[in-house]
Amino acid sequence: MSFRTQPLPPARLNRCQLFGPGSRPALFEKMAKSAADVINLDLEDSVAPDDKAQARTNIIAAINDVDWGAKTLSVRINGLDTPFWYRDVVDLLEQVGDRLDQIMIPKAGCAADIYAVDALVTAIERAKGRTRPIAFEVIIESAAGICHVEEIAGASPRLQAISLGAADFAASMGMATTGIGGTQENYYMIREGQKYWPDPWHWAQTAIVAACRTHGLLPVDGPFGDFSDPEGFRAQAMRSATLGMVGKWAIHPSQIALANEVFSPNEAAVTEAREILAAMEQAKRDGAGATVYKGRLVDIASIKQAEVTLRQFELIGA
Ligand SMILES: CC(=O)SCCNC(=O)CCNC(=O)[C@H](O)C(C)(C)COP(=O)(O)OP(=O)(O)OC[C@H]1O[C@@H](n2cnc3c(N)ncnc32)[C@H](O)[C@@H]1OP(=O)(O)O
Ligand SMILES: O=CC(=O)O
Ligand SMILES: [Mg+2]
Repeated sequence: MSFRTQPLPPARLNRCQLFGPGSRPALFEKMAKSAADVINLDLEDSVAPDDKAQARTNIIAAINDVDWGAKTLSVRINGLDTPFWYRDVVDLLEQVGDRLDQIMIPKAGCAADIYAVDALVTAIERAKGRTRPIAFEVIIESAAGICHVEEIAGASPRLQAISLGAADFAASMGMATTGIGGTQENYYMIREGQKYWPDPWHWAQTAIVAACRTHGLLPVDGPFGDFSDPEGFRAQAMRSATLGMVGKWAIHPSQIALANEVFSPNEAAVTEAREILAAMEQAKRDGAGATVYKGRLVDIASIKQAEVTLRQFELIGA
C-alpha cells in the first residue's frame, strides 16, 4: 500500500438507485415505498424543457411532504451547459429542509464543474444556516468526463458516488449504438466461426471504479434501458459487481429486485468469506502468511477480499 492509504467509501447501501421524472409526481409515493436504497428524482433528461419549472416545484413539494423512510434522497439537477442548473440548486437548497441528502451532477467533464456547484451550494448553505452538508454524486457520461475521472473524483469532500451513464457516454463517444448499456450486437469477436460478445463498457467502468476507490467514493453502474430484458440487466449488473461497483440504477421498478439481489452478497459468498478469514487466523497461529483453502492459495490479500464481502453483508444488516 502507498503511504497514502485507500479511504473507505461512505458506509451506506447503494445497491439500487431508482429514477423517476420530476414531471411525474404520481410516481413519487411508489418510489418512496420501493425497495431501492437511493431515490433519484430527476430534473434532467427525463424532463422536457417546458416542464422543468413544474418538475422543480413537484420535487420540492415531494421532498418536504413524502415519507422517504431511511432512503438516500437525491435530485439530479440539469447540466452545467444549460440555463436550468443554477435555479435547480438555488430553489432546492432554499426550499427543502434537511431531508434532501444529495445532489446528482450530470455530465461532469472536469473538476471545475464540481467546484462550481460546490461554491453555489456552500454559499446557500451558509446563508440558510443549513448544518448538514449536501452530498454530491456525479455521472461520468462524456468523453471529457472519462478522461478527467480521477480529478473529478477528488474535486470535493461532498462527493460520495460516481455513476457511469451509458446513454450519454455512448453519444459523446460517437458509439454506433442506440442501446443503453448491456451487450451490443455489433461489438463481437470471431473465433473458429463462433461469435463472442465482449463488454464495451468495461474500460469506462474500471476507470470509474479506480477513481472512486482512490478517493473513497461509491462506484455505481448507471441505466440499463431495456427493462423488458431482466437477464440482460442481471448479466450487466453481475459484471459491474465483479469489477467493484456497488450498485446499479433502476429506470423501472422491475429492475429494483434484480439490482438488490446482485449487489447483496449471497449466503455462499458470506460463508466462503468467513471460512477464508478462519483459515487465515489458523495460518497466523501456525506462523504462516499463506495457506490453502479449498485447494487454492489464500494469503493476507485474501483477508482484504473477504472483508469486502463481509462489509457489504454487515451494511445490509442481514
Ligand atoms: C438515460 C437516463 O438518464 S435514465 C434516468 C432518467 N430516466 C428516468 O427517470 C425514467 C424512469 N422511468 C420511467 O419514467 C418509466 O418507468 C417509463 C417511462 C420507462 C415506463 O413508464 P410506464 O409506461 O408507466 O411503466 P409501466 O406501465 O410498466 O409501469 C408499471 C408500474 O410501475 C410504476 N412505475 C413506472 N416507473 C416507475 C418508477 N420509475 N418508479 C416507481 N414506479 C414506477 C407505474 O406507475 C406502474 O404502476 P401501477 O402498476 O401502480 O400502475
Ligand atoms: O444519464 C444517464 C445516461 O446513461 O446518460
Ligand atoms: Mg445521461
